[in-house]
Amino acid sequence: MGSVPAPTAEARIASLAQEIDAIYKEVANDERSRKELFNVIQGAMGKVETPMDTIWRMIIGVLTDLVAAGKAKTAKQLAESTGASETLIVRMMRPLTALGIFREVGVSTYESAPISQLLTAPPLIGGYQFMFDLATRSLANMPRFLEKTGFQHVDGPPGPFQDSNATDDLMFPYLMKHPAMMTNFNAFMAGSLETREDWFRKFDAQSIVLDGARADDPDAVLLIDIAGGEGHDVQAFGRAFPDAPGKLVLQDLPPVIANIKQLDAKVVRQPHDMFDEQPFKGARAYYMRNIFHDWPNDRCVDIMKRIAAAMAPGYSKLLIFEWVLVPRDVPLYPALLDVNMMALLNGRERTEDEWRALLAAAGLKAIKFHTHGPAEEGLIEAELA
Ligand SMILES: C[S@@+](CC[C@H](N)C(=O)[O-])C[C@H]1O[C@@H](n2cnc3c(N)ncnc32)[C@H](O)[C@@H]1O
Repeated sequence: MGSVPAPTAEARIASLAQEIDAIYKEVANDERSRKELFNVIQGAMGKVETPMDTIWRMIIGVLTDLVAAGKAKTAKQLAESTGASETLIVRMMRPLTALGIFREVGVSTYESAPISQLLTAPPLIGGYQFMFDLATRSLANMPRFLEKTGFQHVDGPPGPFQDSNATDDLMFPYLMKHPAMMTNFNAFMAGSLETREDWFRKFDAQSIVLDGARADDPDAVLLIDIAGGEGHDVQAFGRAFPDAPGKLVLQDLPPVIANIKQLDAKVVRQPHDMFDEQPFKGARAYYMRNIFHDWPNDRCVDIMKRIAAAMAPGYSKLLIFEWVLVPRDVPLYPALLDVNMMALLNGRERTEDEWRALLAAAGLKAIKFHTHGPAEEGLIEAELA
């Protein structure tokens, strides 16, 4: 007789979820036990959350000074080195130590934990400065804004962002006028790379882009990363396929391209506004990550039409790496991201049907929706209709 195989992690997770459900039903009316259950679950979350999850949940200031010190410091010493009030530091450190972000090693004496070191890395600081300066303000203002509109759907400016910042500008033009915020935003985008998987590792780049790409013309363009920020994506693609034929191009707005500190020489940098005519005609792939969710439908169609006009029939592809929301039971992260897009950009995450409608309005059609389930971004492969 063979031994019974141990249940898989997936099966154990499913039975744990059932067990939590069952215990909750038992203790729902017993406040003390319910709180105990809550504390156990919250403690377990602290163990299984990735640092990035923690950042999203805990957008809060951290004391870089404490991390840089590399040793324990009292609130008094921190007050002396930072100029902040000692009482304020003590009060702000309480939630941070309760959450395990810093350790309290004596009364009002703190030292950093591994997570606090990670949280003070420059890309992450850029991230939560951006979140505080712009995202939080727009989100917090959203109920007031929606009340003013009689709770109408936000599908273009003015939206919560314009209302809370007293501006007519959409977020990206606004960032271009505020260089420090733009730098924070770009650091945030680059930092989010640490937890994201490259599209060409998740999906079969060989068959999607490389097979059939022109190798006869040294000027042929293999892939253009449109609105690719400071180029981290297209650079990673170039490094993964060093022998692929054709040029790699990065396009973004002039201040973003001018701000690039490091980028492989093989990536051609081109300042370009994606609402203008696309200068590179007949590229194999026009790739865009996390762009369309920044814009309302009519602007997305404008962007797509510019690309469609440059595409070669039967050869060029538009590749969109974004969320493809499932029709029901959307996981929490993309569901919240969608609301965030509404608050900040009058944008939205989209379902497959919504993507198809946008593409059709620009004279394009989807060849395939590549996905790995509802909790991960998908790749939409499209061509001229
Ligand atoms: C959400 S970020 C995504 C960046 C990059 N694709 C990524 O996934 O990391 C949006 C990008 O769109 C760029 N952008 C905004 N408006 C643009 C425009 N009109 N033309 C070109 N790029 C633009 C921004 O500068 C920014 O780099």
